[in-house]
Amino acid sequence: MDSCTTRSSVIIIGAGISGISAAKVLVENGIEDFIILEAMDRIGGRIRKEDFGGISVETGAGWIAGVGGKESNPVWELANQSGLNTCFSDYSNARYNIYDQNGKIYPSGLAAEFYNKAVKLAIEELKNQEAKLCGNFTLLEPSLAPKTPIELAIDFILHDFEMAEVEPISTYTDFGEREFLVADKRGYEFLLYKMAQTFLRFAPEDKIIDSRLQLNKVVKEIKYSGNDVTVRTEDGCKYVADHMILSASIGVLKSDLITFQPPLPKWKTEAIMKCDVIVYTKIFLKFPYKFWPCGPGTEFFIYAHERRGYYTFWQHMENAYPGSNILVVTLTNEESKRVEAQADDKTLEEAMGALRDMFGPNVPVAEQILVPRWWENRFQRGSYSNYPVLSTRKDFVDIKAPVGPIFFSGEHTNEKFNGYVHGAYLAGIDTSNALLEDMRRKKVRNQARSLHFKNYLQPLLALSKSWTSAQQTISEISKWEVAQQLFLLKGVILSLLGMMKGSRMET
Ligand SMILES: Cc1cc2nc3c(=O)[nH]c(=O)nc-3n(C[C@H](O)[C@H](O)[C@H](O)COP(=O)(O)OP(=O)(O)OC[C@H]3O[C@@H](n4cnc5c(N)ncnc54)[C@H](O)[C@@H]3O)c2cc1C
Repeated sequence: MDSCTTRSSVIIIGAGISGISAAKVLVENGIEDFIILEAMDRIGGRIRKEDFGGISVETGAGWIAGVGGKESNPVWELANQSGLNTCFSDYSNARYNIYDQNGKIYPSGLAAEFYNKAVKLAIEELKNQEAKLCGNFTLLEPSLAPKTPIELAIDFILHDFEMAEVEPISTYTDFGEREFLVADKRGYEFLLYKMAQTFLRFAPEDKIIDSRLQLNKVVKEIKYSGNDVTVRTEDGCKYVADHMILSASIGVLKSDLITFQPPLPKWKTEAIMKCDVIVYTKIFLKFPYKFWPCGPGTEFFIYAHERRGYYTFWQHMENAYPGSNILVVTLTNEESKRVEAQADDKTLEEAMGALRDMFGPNVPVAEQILVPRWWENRFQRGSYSNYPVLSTRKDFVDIKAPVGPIFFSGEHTNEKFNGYVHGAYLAGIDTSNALLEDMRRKKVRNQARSLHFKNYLQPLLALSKSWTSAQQTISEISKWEVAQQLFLLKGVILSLLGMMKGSRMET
């Protein structure tokens, strides 16, 4: 038995940046009758700040990527309008700050040589994949595969950071090559709150009190037909609407958190399954004092280990938060999953081992550790989408295409900027515009239908002698006895036949 049923024009699932930007566009176009269902107890999704070691750290998105180009990144614009504090990040030195396990920095010439080799390898790999696709198998020269710690470290940076996407990368070609780290106590999520303030009701202490935003609502079932959609949440509530915007992550769509009735068509599930999910984990460590180099060109540094991706990529927070004594180490994919599954004490021990290799045995133990778990989080199941290198246009079109009244949104539906905050923001806008267009088309169709009705029925009723009395007849038709209705219908049919006869005689 349902404890509650709510009816609205549109249901939006997810209050991440794509869900919020989608809602804003609906309101701007006069659709106020929507409901946002969010599984968590907060808005923001993968934009999430946490208080840690006296500052605000971003456990999800941290950077505004793509700034300083000819076109303006819309998220950079939002950040400027909101007065969000940011800090320029310069990755260019990272490859020259590569430490071996004895704490020595590899000479820059050697690092550059290995870097060029790794780029060559990446290009070879791409060619191999293309050849495979054409049924032509050419295997990579075994001598080129990365083996030594420095090769593995550079391979990791290239593939899991710089070259996670295929060149040219739209974010950088369209918006510019610069990246800014959000360094603001209010968090990256402040942008979402600013956006939400334009259309949701807020209490004076900045708490959202609008009943159209429902938190802690985990959608478990979506039933849809050509006309409407019914949603059930884990707490037994039911929501019915004409349309839906589904902004849950690609990881959630791949999981069994939400069941669809009828099941999604094959072309849709195939497109979802083709899109990969990256797990990207930033582990934060708070120390009693700094023991790492600070100053220009030192923000990012690399640990070369014989295991690929083992505590490889480090950043100090001194540029963003001077005096915070915080380090961040980034893990990805299998290493992320491994660390998520173990106790934080074990992770601390491993991270300290890497730091002691780089900076000596006397470095102090971190006082605090924060290990976000994006893979284990059943409302995320990973950090962001990653389309295989040789994805086709059809894959993107299918991921995004609506199924009946369900319109898909979220970063993974943005062909150019998937994986980024601006991709998600623009996806929300695009999805709402597509939905509004669909609504307009339906309205035009319905108007045409009623026009059709008027054009035929009115002359017919006029022919049955009295239009005024006929109008009354129509308005009161429900009160009539069945025999009387049949009588009217008979009159209308006879008139219609008469009219058809007349028009045939005219021609
Ligand atoms: C660790 C990490 C680092 C990143 N770094 C960057 C970066 O530096 N720069 C950058 O541009 N991008 C970065 N990203 C990517 C960026 O965060 C995302 O692309 C963007 O925030 C996604 O927004 P979205 O609205 O598409 O999805 P989400 O933010 O995931 O919103 C979807 C919402 O749906 C909710 N939901 C899911 N299932 C259900 C359900 N069954 N019922 C109800 N609600 C549900 C979720 O709780 C969530 O709030 C990073 C992401 C991560 C995780």
